[in-house]
Amino acid sequence: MKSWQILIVEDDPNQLRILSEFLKHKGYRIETSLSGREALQKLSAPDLIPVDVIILDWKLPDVDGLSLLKKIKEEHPLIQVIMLTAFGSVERAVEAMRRGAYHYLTKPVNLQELLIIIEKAIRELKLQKEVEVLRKKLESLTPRDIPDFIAESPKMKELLTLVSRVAETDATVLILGESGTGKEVVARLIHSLSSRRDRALMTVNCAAIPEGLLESELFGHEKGAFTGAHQAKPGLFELAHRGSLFLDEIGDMSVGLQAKLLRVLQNGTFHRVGGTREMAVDVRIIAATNRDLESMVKEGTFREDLFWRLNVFSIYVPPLRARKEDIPPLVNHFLRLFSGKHGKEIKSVSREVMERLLHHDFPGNVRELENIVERAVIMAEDEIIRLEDLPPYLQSTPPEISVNTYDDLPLPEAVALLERTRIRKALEKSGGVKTRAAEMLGISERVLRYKLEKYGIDF
Ligand SMILES: Nc1ncnc2c1ncn2[C@@H]1O[C@H](COP(=O)(O)OP(=O)(O)OP(=O)(O)O)[C@@H](O)[C@H]1O
Repeated sequence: MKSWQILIVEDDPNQLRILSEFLKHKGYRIETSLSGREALQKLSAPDLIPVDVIILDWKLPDVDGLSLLKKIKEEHPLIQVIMLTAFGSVERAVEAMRRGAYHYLTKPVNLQELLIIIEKAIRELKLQKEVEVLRKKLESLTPRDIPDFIAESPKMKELLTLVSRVAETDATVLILGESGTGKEVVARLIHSLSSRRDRALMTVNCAAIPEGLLESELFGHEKGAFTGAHQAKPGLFELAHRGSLFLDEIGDMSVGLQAKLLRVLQNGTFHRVGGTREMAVDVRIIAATNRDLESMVKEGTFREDLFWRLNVFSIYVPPLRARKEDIPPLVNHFLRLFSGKHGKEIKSVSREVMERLLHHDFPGNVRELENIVERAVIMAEDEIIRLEDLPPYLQSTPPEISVNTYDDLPLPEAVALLERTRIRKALEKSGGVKTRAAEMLGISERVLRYKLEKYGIDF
């Protein structure tokens, strides 16, 4: 059985039976209506029958076929309509095509001809849907899609096992981490490792779109839902049907929209903006944020029920400074990538450059490293990246800490400098595990936490 659905609207029961039996026999799923009104009711039925093609009789008892065609195309622009009439005339054909009909046939219908037209209409429909998904995908993805995922550090290897385990399920995933740590790459990885990989992964950045627009972007809208809505338009939930939807910066979504999102997560149904029809979709949600959702829940700016719905499985992407082992492989990855992009042959970075990078804290995380390497590739004059190819803020030598440095400082500042340096080193050695770092320093974890806060060390 083909999965394509055809609705036949014909008031002559005999003709209706012939057409529907023939097309059923050819493997199509068939719905029938004896009147225009019934057809419209079926199209807006609550359980969303995804009609792909309508075979529409020109002359119906209750509505004129042409105005019905107009209504269908306004509300369901993707449905392909094939018009049938007993009185073939060129003017009618032209008028029907002008109003958006896919094709026009005169009665008595030649069934083989009808079949060829239906097959062609479906091929075009498939293409249109693919283009729509692709267009949306291109709009919502970052300009470059990185297939490789660098994960050398133990922290990232652990993350990879979590990712591959959760990818196999349909569970909602919440990805947490600072800006630029790679949350979007992780989301793409989850989708591409899941059984939904052949379906669309739609992406939307909730912080980048104004609230009103975001709602229609997510749920689509009906014709006339707001000024400028000349045509009905499917939203990302519909386009991501059987695939995944990545909601980036979920912490920036308004409380009003959070309620609507919660509803989809609870029952898998929603309405288009300005619509009453309940739509059912099967979409896997992956959300990400760099904000502290738990604090937002306490402040009342993020719905607690939504938080728990999203937080079924959470993945924390650690900041780059807490997994410095990833720096060298990431540098090599970006060197290859940008050498290709800028037509250069950069082989490596000098020892000094690598040392400088390993000592840097990367407040902008992997994105900052990526920018540094791209800039350096552009700047480099031979096949090795040198210190002078780095941005100025990385060129100045980090202050050497020697006994003399402490001698020159007032005692409280020298103590603070010593404490900061020792704490950082211990955290680096312990891979960020605070209990271990505290042990190495010979202090309690509580004292360590106090000092981290005091010195603003974010590890
Ligand atoms: N492990 C990785 N391997 C390869 N490239 C990575 C990795 N992590 C991040 N990147 C690259 O770094 C850049 C930033 O990553 P991404 O956009 O996924 O971060 P993000 O956490 O989603 O950022 P934001 O919070 O600002 O949306 C992207 O170009 C991404 O491809």
